[in-house]
Amino acid sequence: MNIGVIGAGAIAQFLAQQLQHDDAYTMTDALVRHADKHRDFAKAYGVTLHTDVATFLNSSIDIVVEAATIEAVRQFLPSIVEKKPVVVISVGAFADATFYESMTELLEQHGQRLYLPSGAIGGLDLLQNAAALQGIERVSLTTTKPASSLTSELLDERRIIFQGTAREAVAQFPKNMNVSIMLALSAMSFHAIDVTLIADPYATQNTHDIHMTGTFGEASLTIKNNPLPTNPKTSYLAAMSIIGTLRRMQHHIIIA
Ligand SMILES: NC(=O)C1=CN([C@@H]2O[C@H](COP(=O)(O)OP(=O)(O)OC[C@H]3O[C@@H](n4cnc5c(N)ncnc54)[C@H](O)[C@@H]3O)[C@@H](O)[C@H]2O)C=CC1
Ligand SMILES: O=C([O-])CC(=O)C(=O)O
Repeated sequence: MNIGVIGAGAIAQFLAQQLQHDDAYTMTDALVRHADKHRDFAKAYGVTLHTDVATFLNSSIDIVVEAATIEAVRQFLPSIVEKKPVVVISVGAFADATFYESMTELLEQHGQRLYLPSGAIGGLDLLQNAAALQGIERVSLTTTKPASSLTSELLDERRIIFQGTAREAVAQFPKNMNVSIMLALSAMSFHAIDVTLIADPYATQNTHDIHMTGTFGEASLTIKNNPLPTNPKTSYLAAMSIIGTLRRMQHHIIIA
């Protein structure tokens, strides 16, 4: 299968590297804003660059992988879902309920599928099962990241820099809080999620502490993520989760 990636940053480069000698997937095309900036990437991985979404979608790609920004999802997803299956990692775009509903309608209309990888967190199987019978009471997410990923201010101690809803979190930190929207989508509730974001000048990992309560009982999960060296805001697991999703799409037995 030929992959067309949107973006040529840390995740896109990770994917290109990992899929270089893959039997099932080849990264053939990339949609970028400034082709001149990405000639080395294109050359290293044999990827054709596009700056126009129509030519990108009319190329030989079988599936699109978004690895850019929430804004890029808003801009390109409507035209993509008319033509191709798509994997989206900037899930914060779905904080907008109107956008979510209009994409659902378009996907149904065109018989396409949209895949949302679990990104930098886990436990979403449990949340989705509990939500199937409206059984979620509360979900709290406490994210701790190196201060330099969150603020230009020089801190000498840990500081809570945000407390609020998932929608507010991703609006203020669009490159750091996509995970909060993934929790809300899995729980099928934006109101059940309480988000705290901590900037820690001594942290070297991106840590997500998740606590869930509901009719099922109670669960806690801590993920201590190693960052992607090329973009420390992004966890290694977020990039890996796209590979995981691509692999599962090909399985005949699916852990559902
Ligand atoms: N779901 C999750 O758990 C996570 C989601 N993310 C999302 O993944 C995105 C990508 O992460 P990284 O690769 O680390 O970021 P990055 O900043 O290294 O790369 C993003 C690339 O997208 C490009 N880009 C921006 N707007 C574009 C547009 N309109 N068209 C084409 N290219 C465009 C930028 O030039 C940049 O090269 C983040 O912005 C974030 O939204 C990141 C981490 C975790
Ligand atoms: O990679 C992470 O740890 C989380 C992240 O940036 C996001 O959710 O946007």
